[in-house]
Order: sequence, then C-alpha cells, then structure tokens
Amino acid sequence: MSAHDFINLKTYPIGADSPERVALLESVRADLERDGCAVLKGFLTADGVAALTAEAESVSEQGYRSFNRTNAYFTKDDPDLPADHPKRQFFDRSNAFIPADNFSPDGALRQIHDFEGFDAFIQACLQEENFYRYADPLADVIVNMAEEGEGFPWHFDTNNFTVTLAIQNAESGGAFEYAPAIRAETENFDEVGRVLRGQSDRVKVLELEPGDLQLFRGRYSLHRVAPLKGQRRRYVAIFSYVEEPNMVGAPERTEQLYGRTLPIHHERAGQRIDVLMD
Ligand SMILES: O=C(O)CCC(=O)C(=O)O
Ligand SMILES: [Fe+2]
Repeated sequence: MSAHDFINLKTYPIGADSPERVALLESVRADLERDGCAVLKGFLTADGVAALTAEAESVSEQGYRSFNRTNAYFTKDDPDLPADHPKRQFFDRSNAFIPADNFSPDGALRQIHDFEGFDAFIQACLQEENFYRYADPLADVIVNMAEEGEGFPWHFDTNNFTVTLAIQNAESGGAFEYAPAIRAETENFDEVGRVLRGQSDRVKVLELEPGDLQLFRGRYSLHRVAPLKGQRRRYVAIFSYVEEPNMVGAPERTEQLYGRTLPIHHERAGQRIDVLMD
C-alpha cells in the first residue's frame, strides 16, 4: 500500500492543482485566520490509521522518555513576581518522543510525509514564504507517545506553527484545549491566569480523532493536551518545518529530547540558532 491508500485524497485533493484544491486551501486558510487552528477531519483513511498505528506500536520501544516541570512560557521561575502570577505556575510534563530515524522510507509515516505535494500543501495552507522541511534525521517527523496521567500542560509554542497527525487516542482525556489569540500586543496575564485556573470562557475544546490532521499557530494561543486516562497510549505524529534549509537541532537540545545525537548535530553545531520543538 502507498500514500494513495493512506490519505483520503477524495476529500482532501492535496496534490495537483484543481478547483477542489483551491477550495480546500481557502477553507483551511479561513480557519487559520479565524483562530489559528485548522483541522482536516479524517485526513487519513481507515487503512492509513491502521498502518500508522501498527508502525508506531512496532517502534514504541525506541521512544525516549523525558520529564520536566514547565510554565506556559518555558521560562525559569522568577521569585520577584507574586506567587499567583502566570509565569510562576509550573506543571509537570512527561512523554516520550520516537525519533525520526525509526521510520523507514517505505513505512506508512514517511509514505505520507513524502507524498508528492504534501509539503507544498502545508506551506500553501500556512502561507509561509520561507518553508523547508527540517533537515534533522532525528526530528523531521516524529511520533509523540504519552500514557495515562500524561498530556502537555498549558503553554505557548516557541515555533510559529505545529503540524500534527492524530494516530491513536488514549481511552479518555487528551482533549486539545486552546484560547485563541489570547496574547498579541500584550501578554494579557489576567486572562492567561484565568485559563490556568480553569476560570476562562475563552477556551475552545477539540476532540481530535485518529486520522485528523491539525495545523495550529500556537505562539499567541495558550493551549494544552488535557491529561490522558486509561491503558491505551496516545500517539501523535509531528511534522517539522523551518524557515531555512539544512537546519538541524542543537546537540544539547537533541540530547534532551531524543536521548542521543548524530554526527550531523555536531558538524552543524554553532552554525545557527536552535529551533525548539516545544
Ligand atoms: O501533542 C499534541 O497534540 C500537540 C502538543 C503541542 O501543543 C505541541 O507539540 O506544541
Ligand atoms: Fe504546543
């Protein structure tokens, strides 16, 4: 089977230019414009979901688990601020990343990623002028694996956008919750504080299902993946694109996220600033 069997090309004609593709782009762009988020429900076929699930399961042992305590801004604690300030609210984060080199070119994940027109379609949706696939062999496409009690606490992304493909959900929990455009010219700490305390009415809730493709601009929209429940693991693929060609992660950051580095990380070290995964 190939990407033609895995991607629902009837509903999502992402490849060659056509009036249907133009209409699809218009609708995705309108969603992104409205609240920084677009979901292509059922982007994958049932065969696609089954193949990706099996592939993720088959390499799950290669996942590298990491733990940290983080605030919404990924900054250090600032004891000069009041104890209830949003920058001083820290939450546990733990999950595991399955590095990109576990996914072979003929496996389902790379068949989808390498499908002709996939990158160009994502770029056209996001209308990003400088747009390159991350050249990092550990990180161009990864699977994020999380278990009961895990999730991703409230945060703003450091990267401009995130492209994810839902593969498998936990038995319950795991909703994607976000407060669109909650910060812009100002940090809007009052409203951010209300979201962190569960008192805001600006939070939207998305129940993403296996096979859904999500494009999200997370720099201005506070968001989280609610804690997972049940025995089944959550698997999500994350595709990474950057603004310059030939970019790879910094060695320290790569070690933190994936537990190892490759020669290319050291060869390229110091040539550029890092692009953070999260
Ligand atoms: O796991 C996800 O669905 C995406 C989580 C997220 O917010 C991120 O990776 O920045
Ligand atoms: Fe995020």
